[in-house]
Amino acid sequence: MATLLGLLTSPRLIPGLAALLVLYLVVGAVVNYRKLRQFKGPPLAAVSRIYIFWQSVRHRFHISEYEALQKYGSPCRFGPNLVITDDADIIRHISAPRSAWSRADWYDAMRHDPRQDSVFSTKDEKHHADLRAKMIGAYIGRDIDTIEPETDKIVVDFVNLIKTTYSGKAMDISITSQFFTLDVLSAVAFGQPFGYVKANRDIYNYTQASTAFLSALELASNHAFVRWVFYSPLFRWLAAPKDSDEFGIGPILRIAHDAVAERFAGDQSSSGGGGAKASVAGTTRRDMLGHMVGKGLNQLECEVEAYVQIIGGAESTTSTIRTTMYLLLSNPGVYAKLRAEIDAAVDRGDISYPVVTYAQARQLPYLQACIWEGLRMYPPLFGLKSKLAPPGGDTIKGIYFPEGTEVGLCDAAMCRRKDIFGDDADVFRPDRWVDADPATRALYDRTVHTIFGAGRYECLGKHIAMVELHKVFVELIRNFDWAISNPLKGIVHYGHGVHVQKDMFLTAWPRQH
Ligand code: HEM
Repeated sequence: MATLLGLLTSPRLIPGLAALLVLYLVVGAVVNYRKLRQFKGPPLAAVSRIYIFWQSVRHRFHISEYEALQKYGSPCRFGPNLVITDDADIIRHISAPRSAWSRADWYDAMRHDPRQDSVFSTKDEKHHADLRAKMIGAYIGRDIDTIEPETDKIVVDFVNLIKTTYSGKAMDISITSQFFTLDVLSAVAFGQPFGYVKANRDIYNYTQASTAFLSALELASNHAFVRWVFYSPLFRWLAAPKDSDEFGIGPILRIAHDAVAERFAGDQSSSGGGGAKASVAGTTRRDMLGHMVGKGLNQLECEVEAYVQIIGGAESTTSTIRTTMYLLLSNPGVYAKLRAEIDAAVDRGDISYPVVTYAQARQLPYLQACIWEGLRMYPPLFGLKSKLAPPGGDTIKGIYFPEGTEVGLCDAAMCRRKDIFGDDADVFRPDRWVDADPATRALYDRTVHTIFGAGRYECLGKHIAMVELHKVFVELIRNFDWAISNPLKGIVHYGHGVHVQKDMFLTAWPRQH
């Protein structure tokens, strides 16, 4: 006792503890460094995740990934246990149906309801496969018939909004495109749009809240400590979005919860995720929610899936509409060519009115080229989406990844590879897609499609996103002449796992047909 007391009161206690801490940090850094020393990368990244934390807080995470891959080659070390790549083949190998790789802790941050994992957050590969199998028929439009009709209604609302409110006036497309995608997704998910386009205002201050949410999400996905703080009961109680909130993401949660609850209303025993079956109304509606209910997802599972669908789907598609529209308007030659293709199809009677069908739009090769080139220039969901090397490690294209290595994708570097896309890879040039020979075109497709993930992890909403994008670009161009309202001013653009844009003012004039 006396010895312990002596130790605690010793003047050497603080320096001693400090020395131990330094020793611990140095030994930890050396151990970390040695783990994956065969991969080159920024020196600080090899010993601590502080490097990527610092990049995130400066809005530079994706830029620093890109720079590191240019400087050190691919794959490159980006954290003590983290390697990043710009190679679609590696990602495709990792994600193949029978691959033994698994999701890394990055996906823990995608769990927004402490009670239940979603298809996008679960690290239980069997649970993931099971959820995918149950939902894929709805997502790809095989088992439901509402995706196109619901999207069409919102496209008509969007065109009307521009005609009636913004004709000849500046419109911030960074905001209205978000209204559009939020309405499409809610209409497709549960047959009822949020009503953003008709109201033409950020009903729940979602736009502002989502920007803050995305920066927090980037930190949480890349750092265990941040996850521990953000997802602690105290922090959740204080700051996490709740369906009782009046503004922000909370009301979106509430609407999703209410829509799901309505479907389950006929069966009182179903609340709280007990695996109960749906009411008759729930199973008979052939929309996404009806399909999930019909496949046996319980109420809580439907709630978390509806939320993922809205949040994941809205940010990504919105970002693509914004960036591609700006790229088109900044390239008059490209814009004129696309418009000529659409006008010729209209003149031939190959495009329905008031909204082009997805099948018709897919017959327009230059439109396809513009959409894929836009996605290539600014891949919308560029977080790491990292996976873990299996027991015993794995060798891919001659590179050995030791067991437990976390491997993430840098979408921007993959999509701007000069050895694939040529010396002008940094330039928006849709013609590369139409001019390419079949083998090169196949390589472009294989590479850029990987921004949707691959194999057993591929984005479930890819079909819905494509339906939205094809329709919206045809109708925006068929119906309006466009100009950037103040080209010298520029826009606000940065990224936190998703590109965020602000102040994208465009002026539209209805075209005479
Ligand atoms: C341009 C638009 C989009 C892009 C680029 C995109 C990209 C992605 C990516 C990269 C992933 C993760 C892949 C991985 O974990 O390795 C993903 C997953 C997912 N996305 Fe999308 N997405 C888009 C639109 C949508 C839309 C509109 C929806 C909903 C309607 C959606 C729903 C989902 C879901 C549910 C998952 C989880 C799939 C799974 O874990 O099995 N996405 N998406």
